[in-house]
Amino acid sequence: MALAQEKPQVSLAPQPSVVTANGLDLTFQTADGPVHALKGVDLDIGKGEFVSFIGPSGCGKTTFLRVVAALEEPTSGEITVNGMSPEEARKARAYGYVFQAAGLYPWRTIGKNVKLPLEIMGYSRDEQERRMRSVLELVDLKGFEKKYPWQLSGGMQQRASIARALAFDADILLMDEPFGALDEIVRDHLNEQLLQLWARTEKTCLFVTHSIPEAVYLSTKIVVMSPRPGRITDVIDSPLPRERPLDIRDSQAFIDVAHRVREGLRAGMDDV
Ligand SMILES: Nc1ncnc2c1ncn2[C@@H]1O[C@H](COP(=O)(O)OP(=O)(O)OP(=O)(O)O)[C@@H](O)[C@H]1O
Repeated sequence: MALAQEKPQVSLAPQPSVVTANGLDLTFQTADGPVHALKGVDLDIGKGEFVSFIGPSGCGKTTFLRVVAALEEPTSGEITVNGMSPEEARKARAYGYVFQAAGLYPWRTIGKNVKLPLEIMGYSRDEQERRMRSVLELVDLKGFEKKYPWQLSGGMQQRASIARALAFDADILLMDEPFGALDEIVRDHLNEQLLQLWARTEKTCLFVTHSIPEAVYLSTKIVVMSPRPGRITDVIDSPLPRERPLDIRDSQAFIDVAHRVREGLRAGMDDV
């Protein structure tokens, strides 16, 4: 396959920074003593990038996302989101958050689940309806608005959860292992759909995963982290084109990036 030789379609023009972290440290104070979750994290994420965070369990991937979302406060260091503090960015509705479990309310229909954040934010009924229909169409769930979560497969539920995060049209999508609990075939399909959605919406995505193939397939940038205290051991700018059929995973370029991720993970383990 000639994919490895194809010119990357990624624009080389510098994009404005969406997330910048400088010397970010976070220590949790617990009854058992301090837990040093993040150490000296420096990172710059440009607009429209798809950035995956990969590393062993407990290395601080979720903590980093939670800092971006203003759900945790760093102990030291600096972070900006869209040029603002995370707290200001939260108030400006800069991001949507997709969690490990779809987290849909079983007593609400899919349509009403998607509308929930819009209701809370005080959008008019007409606007709620318009946005709900538009995001369900984006994730290929048109016509499912009156179904309840239990009537949908796990993959469809996760898509509904992504639709809910997209509903208020935030620039940034924070996704914490959204497909971790799904089988590989469904996951492949959702990865493909997520890439198409990303291409259509031009969101900046921050995506946590344990899967090397998933990180390499989805990302323009892969952040490899070490075991606790979570440090960045490598930041890989992907040479793969943005258009990615699933069989790109057989290409030499893909295998090379996967190899570098594995090396980064191994280097992090050696330092422990
Ligand atoms: N609120 C908290 N209080 C105390 N410790 C915490 C808290 N949140 C996370 N931790 C600890 O901080 C470390 C990093 O946790 P985090 O959930 O960010 O890791 P992770 O890389 O996302 O792990 P996983 O891949 O298993 O989801 C872990 O040791 C965790 O136990």
